[in-house]
Amino acid sequence: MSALTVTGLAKSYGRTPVLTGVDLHVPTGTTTALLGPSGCGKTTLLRIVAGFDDPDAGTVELGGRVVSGAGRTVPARRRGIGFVPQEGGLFPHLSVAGNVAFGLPRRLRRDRVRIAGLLALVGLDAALAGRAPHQLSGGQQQRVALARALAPEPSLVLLDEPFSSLDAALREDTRRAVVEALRATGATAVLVTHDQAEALSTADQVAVLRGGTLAQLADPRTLYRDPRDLDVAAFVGEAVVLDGVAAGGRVASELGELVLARPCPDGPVRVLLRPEQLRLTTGPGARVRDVDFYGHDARVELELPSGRRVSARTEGADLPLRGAEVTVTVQGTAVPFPVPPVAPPPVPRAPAAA
Ligand SMILES: Nc1ncnc2c1ncn2[C@@H]1O[C@H](COP(=O)(O)OP(=O)(O)OP(=O)(O)O)[C@@H](O)[C@H]1O
Repeated sequence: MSALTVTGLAKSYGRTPVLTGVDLHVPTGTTTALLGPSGCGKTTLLRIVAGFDDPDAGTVELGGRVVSGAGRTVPARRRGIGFVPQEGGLFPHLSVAGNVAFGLPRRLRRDRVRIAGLLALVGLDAALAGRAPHQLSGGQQQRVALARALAPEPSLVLLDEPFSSLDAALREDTRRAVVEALRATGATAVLVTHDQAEALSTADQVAVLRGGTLAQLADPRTLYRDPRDLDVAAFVGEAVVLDGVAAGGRVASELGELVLARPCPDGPVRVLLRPEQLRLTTGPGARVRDVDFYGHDARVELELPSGRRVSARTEGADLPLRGAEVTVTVQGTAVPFPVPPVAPPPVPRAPAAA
């Protein structure tokens, strides 16, 4: 397995820039999730890394070797990259074993032990080897697609929204099996997704793409707790955003005085909290507007005295009723984002002296 390094990558279709100056390093044996809204350029980036498309500028290096850019293009089939598309992409006329064997060098294609080993790697019983793809569930098909991609021991595995066609229960199981197989083989992997929970739970680091540029690259915890800006914050989870005035590492806000998570100049700020930081007790303060019960926990929508709506995540056992008044206290620290001062209007120029 090899590290992937993308430097200064740019790509336009016609006059529309799709990727601009993207830098990304995926260390050997780790998984990076490419997370971003629809149309932000995730698939384009993946296709350039795979060698299906050429960049307009920048380079792609695999294991320190330039495979795209700087006047070089190594064809896709020589990059040693395994690809798992959105929906399996299995050969319908081949059995499960035939599909997996397709990924193996010719001399190993009849090696049943090897094929059974690859199926076991992705959590599938060897008894499925003789089935046709249409006799498998969607999750099983995705696992076979991964086994096929891992069979030739690729330098890098690319997964393009591999769980998006699966329903919630199957998605979780399949995601876990895929993560385990990637870890067991020490694979270097890039996973495209627009599902923030999937990105945070699957990857060693998450690259947030926004409008074709890299908004932030960080490990999941840093991304969630210390996002670069409020857009990223809202994209990777639900955000409670309050206005306040910072002074000496604290901020006076509508939810009381909060301790800031990082240094910040005194003055107007917007602060970020996560819904699970809000604790609710009976008493005056906020009005409960709605309660969504999920079993393990619940989301309580609150209206603060200013009219601002915020969400709290709270255990499902002791929930307030819609319309009740609750006192909100905050656990932990708030992440500050200084509000840029509003530029004063330009001073009219004095007329030139006659
Ligand atoms: N071959 C193409 N020709 C012209 N425009 C393209 C082409 N491929 C992609 N685009 C445009 O480039 C932009 C980025 O597309 P891309 O598929 O990379 O986004 P994405 O983040 O993967 O989106 P999604 O999550 O919806 O798959 C989109 O505006 C898309 O319409």
